[in-house]
Amino acid sequence: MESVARQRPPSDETPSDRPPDEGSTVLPELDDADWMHHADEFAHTSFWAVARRLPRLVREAVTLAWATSRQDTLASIGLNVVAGVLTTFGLLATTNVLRELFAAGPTPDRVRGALPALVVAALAVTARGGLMIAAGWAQARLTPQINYAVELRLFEATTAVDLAAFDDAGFAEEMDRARDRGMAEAAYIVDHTVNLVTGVVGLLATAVAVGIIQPLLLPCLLLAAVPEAVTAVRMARRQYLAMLARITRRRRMWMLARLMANRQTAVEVRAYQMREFLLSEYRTMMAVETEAHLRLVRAQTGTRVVGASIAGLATFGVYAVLGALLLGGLVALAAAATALLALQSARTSLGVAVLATNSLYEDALYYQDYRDFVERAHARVTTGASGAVDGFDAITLDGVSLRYPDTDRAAVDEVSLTVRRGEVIALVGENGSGKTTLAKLIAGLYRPTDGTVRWDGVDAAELDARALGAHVAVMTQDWWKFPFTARQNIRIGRHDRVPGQHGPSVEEAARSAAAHEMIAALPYGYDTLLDREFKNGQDLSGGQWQRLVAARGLYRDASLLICDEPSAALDARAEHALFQHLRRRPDRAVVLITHRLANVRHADRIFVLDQGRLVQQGTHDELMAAGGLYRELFDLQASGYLARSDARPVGDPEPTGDPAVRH
Ligand SMILES: Nc1ncnc2c1ncn2[C@@H]1O[C@H](COP(=O)(O)OP(=O)(O)OP(=O)(O)O)[C@@H](O)[C@H]1O
Repeated sequence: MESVARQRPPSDETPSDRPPDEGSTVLPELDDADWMHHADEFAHTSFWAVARRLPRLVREAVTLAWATSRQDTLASIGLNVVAGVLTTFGLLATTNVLRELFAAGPTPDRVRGALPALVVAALAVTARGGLMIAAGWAQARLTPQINYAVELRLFEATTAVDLAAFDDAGFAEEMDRARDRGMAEAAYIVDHTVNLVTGVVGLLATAVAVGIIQPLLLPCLLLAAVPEAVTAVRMARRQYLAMLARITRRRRMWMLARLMANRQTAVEVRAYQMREFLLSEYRTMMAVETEAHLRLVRAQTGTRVVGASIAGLATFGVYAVLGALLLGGLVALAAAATALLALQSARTSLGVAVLATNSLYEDALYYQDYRDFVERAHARVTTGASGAVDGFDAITLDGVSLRYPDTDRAAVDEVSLTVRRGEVIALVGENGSGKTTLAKLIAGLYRPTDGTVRWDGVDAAELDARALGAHVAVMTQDWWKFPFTARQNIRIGRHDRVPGQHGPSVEEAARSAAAHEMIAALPYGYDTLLDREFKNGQDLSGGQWQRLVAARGLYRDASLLICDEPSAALDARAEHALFQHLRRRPDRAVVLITHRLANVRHADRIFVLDQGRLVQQGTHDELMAAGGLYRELFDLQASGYLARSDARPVGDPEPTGDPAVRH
């Protein structure tokens, strides 16, 4: 990959040597991933190794098809086999027709003599055609059924894996490979297997007919096939390697493409005049991509030329052998003519079989990605623990730490605290201090890498994760705009709530989050679709969305409510209304994360985090009296609100030595 090498910085230049604001034109994604080299073994897989793999692949495909629809599997394979038998009959009947036609005597007599064999041949061809159509129908029925089954299995896995899996870049990449291609290959490998069976049956049927006519012609069938098979396998292997090499780059390109053609990013792209930057990144990557693609096409064409030349020579050899047999009197003219037909039919069947083998081998490599991913995803599903969860009185964290994959520092570092039912606690700290991570640990969304989280003294790892989750509601900081109606957007907070079950109605939850009036004013009220990409869809402002997110959290009505910056985008009135509903309630614990420290003043306890460590805890008054990080942050923020006679206009330098605020 010369172009990449040319763009790389010299090896003695570390990233820190470069100015931090220098526009990056060399993204690490341009390099081939290290794990790619393991795939090298495919490049050295011999044709025979591929052939040896074939029975396993066929078995796998048939098992998959069988599990999806026995009836269609039986029909698509069984009908092909019967059609093959009819091919033999048809060819032998054709020999008889030709023998009668080439016999001595008047033409009307020869035609009459050939009639019975002609009827048999016609019946065989017609029946074979009918059977092939029926087999094709069964085969076509299999495709959508397999697709849906495989898609469902993938999404069952991706929605069940623990959250931590998504922090693992390798996992995300494997998921892309499985979803973008591997998943689609399941139906293809079944399709190719049926085609392979069709080809092999056709070939065997022809071989039987040729064997009866003249066994010496049998090796010729193989001679014509081998070069094509080798070529096909070589091309499949190279294509797979190229795909592996490109996947990381492609992901970066998809990401850039999404940034450049997306309604949500359009404002910032313009406001920051990012157009040239994004385009130049895209161009750089596209140049590498195009070069890689062209190299592949060049190599594939070369392989195809060599393969086609050898196949042509082999065909010439086959005709030479047939001619020699004819001249040597080893084969009659009628038999030779049938043999030519048979060879043509054999070539077609071989073509189908070779193409199917090639595609099966190639697609099975991608399908293996899907299987590997599903297997890996299943290993990342938290199972086994089955302890019942009936709410809690206290959730206790004991020396809990969490280190994200591939990071040097723990995001949460040996934190011990207790959250009691009936309390409102607050997590406070500067950006990146670990508040969100800690809240996710309390919520059971992450398992700690060290320490223990206990629900009423029971290790959360021993509790049924689903049952535990049913008691938790999280208003996340990075919420997603679900493309549903306003009502659905709130209802998904507890979509399985049966009518009459305890909990607020959609409208009550919306009122609590100051969202009711806003929703009622939408063109279709609660039934307004909140996605502009669909007909009649509407979008909301950031603050309006956040009210909806808060309504969803309140609708869930869980005994542990985690609010991560629930009012960051809210106006003062909405914020005030929401916090009225986040007050302490005897049946619930609230964990509040906010940078607006005025909102945490009334919390029962405030936990202050700094670089993942719990550095202070207490009530607001205790923490203010103690001094330290909390007081520092509070005072800084409060200074902006205090009405002071010497208040400085925004932007004026702060006078030195002046105490910022009074509490
Ligand atoms: N998924 C992740 N993978 C790797 N590192 C992460 C991930 N999420 C957070 N971090 C890192 O963990 C640390 C704590 O992040 P966290 O989001 O918990 O902080 P926070 O206190 O909630 O910050 P903020 O106030 O900005 O919301 C940060 O250094 C952050 O970069």
